[in-house]
Amino acid sequence: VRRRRTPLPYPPGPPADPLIGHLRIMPDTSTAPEVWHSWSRTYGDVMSLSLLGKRVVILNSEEAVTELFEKRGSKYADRPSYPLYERVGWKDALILLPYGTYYRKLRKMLQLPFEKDKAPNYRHIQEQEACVLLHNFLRDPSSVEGPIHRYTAAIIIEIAFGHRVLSDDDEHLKAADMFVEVQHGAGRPSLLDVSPIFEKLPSWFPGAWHVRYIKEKRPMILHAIQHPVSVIRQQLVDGTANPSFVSQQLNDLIREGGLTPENQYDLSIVAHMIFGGGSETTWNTLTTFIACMLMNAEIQRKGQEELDRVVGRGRLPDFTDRDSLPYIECIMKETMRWHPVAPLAMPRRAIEDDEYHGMYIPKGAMVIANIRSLTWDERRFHDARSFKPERFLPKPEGAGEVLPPSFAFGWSRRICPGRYLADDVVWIAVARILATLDIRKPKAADGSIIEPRIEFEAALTSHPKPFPCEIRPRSDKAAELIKQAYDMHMASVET
Ligand code: HEM
Repeated sequence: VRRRRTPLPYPPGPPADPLIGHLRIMPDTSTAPEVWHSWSRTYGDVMSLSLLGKRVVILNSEEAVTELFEKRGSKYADRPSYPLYERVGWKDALILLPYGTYYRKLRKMLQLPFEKDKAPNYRHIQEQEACVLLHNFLRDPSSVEGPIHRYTAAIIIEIAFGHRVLSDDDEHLKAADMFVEVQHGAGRPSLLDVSPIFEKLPSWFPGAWHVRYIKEKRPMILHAIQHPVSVIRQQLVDGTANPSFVSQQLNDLIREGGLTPENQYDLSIVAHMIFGGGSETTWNTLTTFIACMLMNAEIQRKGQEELDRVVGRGRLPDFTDRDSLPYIECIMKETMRWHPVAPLAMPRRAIEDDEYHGMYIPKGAMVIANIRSLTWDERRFHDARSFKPERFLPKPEGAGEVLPPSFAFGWSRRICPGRYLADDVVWIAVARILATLDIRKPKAADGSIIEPRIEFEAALTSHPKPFPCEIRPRSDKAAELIKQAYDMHMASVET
């Protein structure tokens, strides 16, 4: 046990049991943001829990998060370890990597192609896939998850690997499904959280499900990491590689004489991170958007009116319209505030002992920004639990409220490197869906309206559980527009 060098108390928290600490009252990942928010009324903005001897500090105010993650960013740039994620093959995944030289190398590789000025390079892919998205809604009006998953995954697959997704059976799409499944499956608590020694248990041992899980998933994850880059390397030799993040990086390495097995692995894991990190987050955001429109018909109508007024009904909106569509911007921001896709961002680890307002944060503590508390802060957002896009319109029309980008995308050195791309992926889908489609509550056989219940479940990210919904073209003309745009897209694929 490490000696405390300071007499300061830990941040307060609920009463704990001997040895196991707060284990018995620890909420699950889906409910933790709300539960901790309610505890903060008793224990304050900065609380702490003890889990089997490990300290977890929870930050429930913007002031505390900004002070620690932004102003003292270097002390909190590390991540806690996630033993099961690491064992299934993600030990070098950027989002989980400890802060250090190797982390900085991979972060640079991933960050450069997604900086703000590079965002326009990917917009043609988003516009093209948005046409497929609308068309897929037309084909199956009751399906929400499928078309959105395909949209977000297809964009990231083309950006990362230069591969255009043309069917729901696509190999890369299946790998994206597997990524999500393992992200959720390996996110469950396991005996490995207590000690790595439990990996040695025989698989039949009670509670040793993780042993079977690693055996089954690890080869699949390692294949998903390595295979796409090996294929593109061969395509470069054959002269058949399409432009992509991977082909560009491979070309650079070949030109500089640096294509070693280590560098190829680094590139593979970075590309895998783009592929995994980039699709589920935007997918969840857009599914949440559909849920918000379903439950707020009046807001949906106002968004459609703005689009009709600014863009008209004769064409699809594109990125050049964005500055003229302030209400669409507000709907998108409010979706991200009302239910952030990462309600606990990604936890950090304290690199050294620290002190905050007379409280002791020990080196090695897991430190979590509870974004839920930040977005429910009535000092920043009036009537914070309601979905009100107007809050972001300037006064006197709206409330002139501001959503800091960090509430969605994090802070400082570990801020989301895909934020500009994500912003575009979500915006063009929101604008085109509202321009052409109506999102409605479905009717039962007897003609009564089915009232959906919107509930969320979470692992690293949070998404709505499936809900009943009907998505239909706003008019025959809108349906025609969608078909034309889709046909044009398919013609470009064939040529
Ligand atoms: C709406 C979509 C998205 C949201 C809400 C989101 C949110 C976040 C958040 C909250 C973090 C943790 C930041 C922190 O610790 O302070 C993060 C990290 C990360 N995101 Fe995103 N993200 C989105 C889209 C994307 C996309 C499109 C990519 C792919 C290019 C991406 C790649 C990553 C990576 C690689 C990290 C780890 C960064 C690190 O640890 O250094 N994200 N994201």
